[in-house]
Order: sequence, then C-alpha cells, then structure tokens
Amino acid sequence: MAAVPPGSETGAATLLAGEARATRARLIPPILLGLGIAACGVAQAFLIARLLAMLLGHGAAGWPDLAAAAVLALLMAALGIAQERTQQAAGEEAKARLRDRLFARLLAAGPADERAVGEKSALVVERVEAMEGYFARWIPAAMLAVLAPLLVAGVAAAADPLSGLILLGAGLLVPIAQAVSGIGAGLASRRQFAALQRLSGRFLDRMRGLPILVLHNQQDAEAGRLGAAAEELRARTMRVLRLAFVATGAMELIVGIALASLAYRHGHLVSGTHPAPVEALFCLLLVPVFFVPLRAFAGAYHEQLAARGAAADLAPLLAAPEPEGLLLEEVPPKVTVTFHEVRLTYDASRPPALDGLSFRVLPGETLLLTGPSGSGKTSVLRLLMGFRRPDGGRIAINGHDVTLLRPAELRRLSSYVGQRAHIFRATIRENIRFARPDADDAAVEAAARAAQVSDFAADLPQGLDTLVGDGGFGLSGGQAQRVAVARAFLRDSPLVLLDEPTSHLDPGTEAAVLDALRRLCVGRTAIVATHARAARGYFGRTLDLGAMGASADRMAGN
Ligand SMILES: Nc1ncnc2c1ncn2[C@@H]1O[C@H](COP(=O)(O)OP(=O)(O)OP(=O)(O)O)[C@@H](O)[C@H]1O
Repeated sequence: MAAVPPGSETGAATLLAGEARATRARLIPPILLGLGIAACGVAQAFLIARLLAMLLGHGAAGWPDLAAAAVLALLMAALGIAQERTQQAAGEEAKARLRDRLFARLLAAGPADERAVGEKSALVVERVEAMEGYFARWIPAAMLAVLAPLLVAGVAAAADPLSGLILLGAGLLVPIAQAVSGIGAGLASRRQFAALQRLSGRFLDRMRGLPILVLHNQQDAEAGRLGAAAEELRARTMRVLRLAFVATGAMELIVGIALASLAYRHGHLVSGTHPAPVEALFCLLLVPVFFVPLRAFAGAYHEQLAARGAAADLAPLLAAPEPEGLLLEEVPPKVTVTFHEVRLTYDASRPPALDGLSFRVLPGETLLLTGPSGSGKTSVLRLLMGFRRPDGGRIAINGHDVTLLRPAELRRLSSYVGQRAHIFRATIRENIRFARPDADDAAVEAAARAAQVSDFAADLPQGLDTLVGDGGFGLSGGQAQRVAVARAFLRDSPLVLLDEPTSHLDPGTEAAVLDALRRLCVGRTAIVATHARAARGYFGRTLDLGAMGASADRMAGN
C-alpha cells in the first residue's frame, strides 16, 4: 500500500470507505428502523389530520383514530430507542476496530514512531472518538435523508401533488445549505484538533518534567504558556460552534419556508371552504415528519466533517505498509551477530549516525561499544531490535541477513536492558512476567533471584506481590534496573542488548547490577553500549565507535 501524506483527503476518504464497508451489517438496522419511524409518522399525521378535520366539522373520526395515533407515538418512541442503540453499536464497533488497528501499528513501530506521547494518545483517544459520529449518525442519517423524505413527499403528492412538490423542493435546499455553511467548517474542525493536540502534547510533556519546572521556578511562566495554548483551543472551538449555529439557522429557515408555502397553498382551511380538508391538514402535518430525517442529516453533517478531519490524521498511520519479512522457525539457542559496512542515516541533512561499521560477536562473547555521546552506540542496538533498517551494508545473525526477517521476529532473539527501566503500575511479579507472560511463578521467582530482586523484595510488605509503579510503592533506580535484568533473565534469549544499564546508579548499586548483568551475559551473545568507566565492570572486547570515525580499518575482532 502506498504511503499516505498527513492530512490527505484521499487517504481520509479511503479509510472512511473501508471502515464503512466493514461496518455495513451494523448500519442496515438503524436505516430500516428510521424508515419504520418515518412510515409511522406518516400514518400518525393522517390520523391526526382526520381528528383535526373532525374538530373543524369535516368527516367522522373518533376514539379509534386517537387510540391508533397514541399507539403509533409509543411505537415511534420504541423504534427511536432501538435505532439509537443500533447506531451506537455501529459507532462503538467501528471505534474499537480502529483503536485495535492503531494500537497494533503504534506497538509494532515502537520507538521508530517518533511522535510525542501526547500526540499518540490524542490520535488513539480523541481522533478515534471523533470518528464515532460518522458511523453512528452520519451514514444512517445520510441514507435516511434520501429515502425517508422521498417516502413522505411521495405520500404527500398522492394527497396533493403540489404539496408533494413543495416538500421535495424544500428538501433539496437542505444539502445545498449544509454544503454552503459547511465550507470552512472542515478546516475549522481540523484546526481545532491540531490546537487540542498541541495542548495535550505540551501538557503531558510538562507534567512529566514538573519537578524540573519547579526546580527552575518556571511553573508560572509555563502555566502562562499552557494558558495561551488553551486559549487558542477555546477560540478554535468557538469558531466550530459558530459554524454549526449558522447551519442550524439555515435549516430552520428552510422548514419555515416549507410551512409558509403549504399554509398559503391550503389557506382555504381557515375560511372552512377547502374542498379536501383532511388531505390539506395531512400535508401540513407531514412537514415535521418530512424534516425529521433532514434535521438528523444536518446534525450529523458537522460530525461527518470532524470525522473526515480525524480520518485524514489517522490514515497515514493506518496506511503505512505492514512490516514485511520472514518468520523465525524457532529461536536459535546461540547467535553470531555480524555487522558489515553498516550505514545508518536518520536525517539526510546530517551526517550518518553509523558509517561503514563492521564487527562480529560470537556466542558467549561480550562486545562493549564505547565512544562519546552521539557516536552511534544506541543506534547499533536499535538496528538489532529491528526499530530501524540500515541504509547500507549488511547485518547478519548466524549468517542470515536480518533485513529479511520481520522486525518483530528479530526482537524475539534479544532481551534488552536500557538506561532507566520502565516499571508498570502492577506487582513486581507482574512487572517481571511482562517479559514472558506464559512463565510460571517458579520461573519468575528464579529470574528475580538471579537479578537480586528477591534481596530487596524480601523487605517489601508483600514481597514480589507488592504493587509498584506510578502511585504504588516506589522503587529506587537501582531496584528498577534489577527488575529489568530479571525480565532479561526470564526471557532467556540468546542475544543480550544493554544500553548503559548502570549509567544512573551510584557505585554501590552499580556493582550489584553489574554483577547480575555479568551473569546474564554468560553463554549468550552480548552487546553493551557503555561509557568507558562502566566498561571496566564487564569482561569483553571493546569497540570504540568514537575512535572509528576516519579509520580505514573498521573491522573489530574478525
Ligand atoms: N531519532 C533520531 N532522529 C535523528 N537523529 C538521531 C535520532 N536518534 C539518534 N540520532 C542521531 O544519531 C547519532 C547517534 O545517536 P545514538 O543515540 O546512537 O548515539 P549514542 O552513542 O548512543 O549517544 P549517547 O551515548 O548520548 O546515548 C547522534 O548524532 C544523534 O543525534
């Protein structure tokens, strides 16, 4: 599938059409129920016309007509509730499907997707929410806005052809008025969302760095900047609302015109000289029935514009090509990693992060990648985790080119410990089991012992079952790193990738974590990105990426 540029109208249309097809079965019931409501409305209008005519001294309607009109009112209410439920079900199904797809894409991309966290959450939460109206209201309303008014105008025409024509003419004005008032509304709702996205992205970012803001006494200045972003959002929301009010006003004007035209046509009712009073009253009473689906159409029109804006933002992410590649038959017990003249460029306007890097690491060996900040240590690990593809050269595992593998398959080969472990809000046991959800308690406990998690867990209120993470029992940096090492032990993968795992630890804690890491690396292929001081803690061959810049001999340890 071709890549879709952000904000693309075609991408949005393709996404909406595809989702509408997938939701089709759920959309038929609300449309049929809407037609049922219109038919009941017509029958009820006829009965009320007979009753009113009787009050004016024409015809012989009676209690049965009144009772039937009341039953129809109840039936319409019941159909309306059923319609609302089926519409909501269609909307919820579409949203759930979209969220699943988005989550899958974002999780598969991992750190390769460089959007801010706030932006990603706005996409998955607000943007998907904005799509609901398209399926729950717009599609049924658009279908019913054609079918139901045709039915009502047809019945009116049977009673009085000119009245049918008046209704039809008024009905045709509705989409025109919506299209005119909708000019700019799509753009306005897209701008509103961009402002919302900026605000939520900034808010999340600043909340994470709140201690730093307070430390530098920047909280007031930042509150002012957040206030400005919130004010921008308010202004843009007001513009969207103004445009919606204009559309509602246009709709009421059309209803007024239709009613006035029919009143003029049937003016003889007032003088009591109308030749067909029941038919005339019937036509007048059909006006609200005629406009019910058109009002729903007008109401959903702006939801449809908002959904198109949302779809334009979601389409590039969803239309990004599926990661392709071979699947591993099984995880090999030993791996040899070979880099040959590997080149990696993040940004074409800047020098490559890696330029002709070559090395080989054998099973049981540890390679220490050292070098100054920015020399490309983390980039090597990213390539091995499949978050980036090299622009040149070859990376092989056991002689097989890794670019032939699906990126997620590559990750099955390795365990990773980074600079700061992320601890989820869960028990320590669950945090460790995260690395291998099918692991039994014995395996989790063995990993906890190997990584010396058990040592500090023993002092906690519920041991390994203590709740930790955001809002839970706090873990120190060193304890969190040991949980990460326990995850790596539990994963038991042949390749171990470590990215400065002790850089934030004090010497005492560093020694404990290093001890666990050294045991983790035994018998596996290990690549450790580290600074020179910490490198002394490992036994392995060192490859200094900083010193390699202009060197002709880029092979290390071959
Ligand atoms: N996502 C990215 N987009 C653009 N450039 C990037 C990106 N990630 C890294 N770089 C650049 O690539 C180069 C290598 O970065 P990398 O993170 O691999 O270095 P490092 O040696 O691990 O640094 P550190 O020791 O500071 O972690 C740097 O110049 C960096 O600015």
